[in-house]
Amino acid sequence: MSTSYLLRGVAPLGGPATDVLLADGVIAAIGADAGAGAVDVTVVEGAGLVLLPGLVDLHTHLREPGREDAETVWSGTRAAALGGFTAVHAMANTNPTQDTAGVVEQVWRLGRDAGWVDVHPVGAVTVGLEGERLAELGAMAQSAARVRVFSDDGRCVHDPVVMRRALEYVKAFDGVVAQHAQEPRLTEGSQMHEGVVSAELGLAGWPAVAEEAIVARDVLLAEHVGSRLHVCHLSTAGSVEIVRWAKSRGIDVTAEATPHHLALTDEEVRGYDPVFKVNPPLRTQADVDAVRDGLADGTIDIVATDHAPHTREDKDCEWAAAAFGMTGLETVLSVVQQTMVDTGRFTWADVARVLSQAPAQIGRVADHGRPIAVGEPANLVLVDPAARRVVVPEEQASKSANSPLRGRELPGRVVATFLRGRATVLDGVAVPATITAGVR
Ligand SMILES: NC(=O)N[C@@H](CC(=O)O)C(=O)O
Ligand SMILES: [Zn+2]
Ligand SMILES: [Zn+2]
Repeated sequence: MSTSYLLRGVAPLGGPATDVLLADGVIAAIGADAGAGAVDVTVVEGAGLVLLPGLVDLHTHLREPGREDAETVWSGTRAAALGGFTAVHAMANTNPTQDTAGVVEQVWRLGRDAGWVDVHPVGAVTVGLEGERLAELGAMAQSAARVRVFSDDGRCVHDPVVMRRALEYVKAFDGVVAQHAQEPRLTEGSQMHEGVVSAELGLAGWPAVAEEAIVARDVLLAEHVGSRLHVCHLSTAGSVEIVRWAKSRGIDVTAEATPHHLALTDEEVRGYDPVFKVNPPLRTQADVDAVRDGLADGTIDIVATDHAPHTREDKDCEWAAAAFGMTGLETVLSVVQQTMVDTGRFTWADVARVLSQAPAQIGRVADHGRPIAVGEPANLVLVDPAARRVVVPEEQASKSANSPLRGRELPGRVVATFLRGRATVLDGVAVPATITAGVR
């Protein structure tokens, strides 16, 4: 089996076309003569294709351990590779919860053995996500999984004293607390965004202020203790304004937008299809516009998928009974192309920043989100921006089919993904690690 690839005529970061040689796990040469003298090389014809650093997701739900019927580390990371990812952060709301060194090491090992992407487990902030006692943050940081991102995602760390202690504690190992900003009392029984549509449909509302009140509190706490805060799935115009204000004050806060909050509004809920039920909820067009503006001006640092697979039993039921969450790993690049590149707001270098470099930096992942330069690890994705495809969730690699984009035509296609020089995806098809290639 060939271990080297010559990517011929590709455009790194959308710039001028050139040849790129991948050998021995690194970018070995770049330029017209990159392939000269190379032996045993697989040539990938790349005219018209854009080469980006492999994508890094700061917010993925892999569901293992506990809900292997919805997703496993193997199925979710295979979906990630097909979406162009080389690293993902696996959220802690598993069963058992990822709140001990033992559980995060288990997830990390499952990821390593699957070999599709590097899996970085997120550690829970509190024991069992109960919001009361801090989990063993230090032990998770020092484990083989080297946890740097801590989150009770799915739940908000709503006790300000617990949040303060967590922010203080993670400073010792350069960690970050990623907050699911949802004031629980303001969202009891909430089913969708509180506004004109919820009033018309008679569904209990989830007001923007329930997110913004926590974001405002947390940036002030982060300033007070001098720690790093990350805001998960920011969804409202008001949250964008608060984060913009916090950054102008020098507060060490970062924020993420999901593809669904960039692309969809609460108008989708009118059909009562629970595939559009998500936390935080789909908001108004004004919020979507503000999130796009915030991403364009750097107020929002990254796009993260919040890939939240759910089984048919948990999703194909009446709206009120359905689970919150939607899949996203296999469509995020297309959504960012459609909403940000094809609208003229982003270059491909900006895409690399928000989907690879910045998330790697926030998660303190060393070998990903690197420049495309000789000697760098060959963690890369090759994209065909001219391709178009219709989303068929059942044909995706995720075990769950709860994509909100079913039936929509999207631009762009992942042609190949490389993890340390090994093709995990080639010609748009997943390539399992061979026994030899999987050893590391
Ligand atoms: N986003 C969701 O609606 N659901 C997530 C949890 C979360 O991200 O809050 C899930 O785990 O299903
Ligand atoms: Zn969340
Ligand atoms: Zn989540």
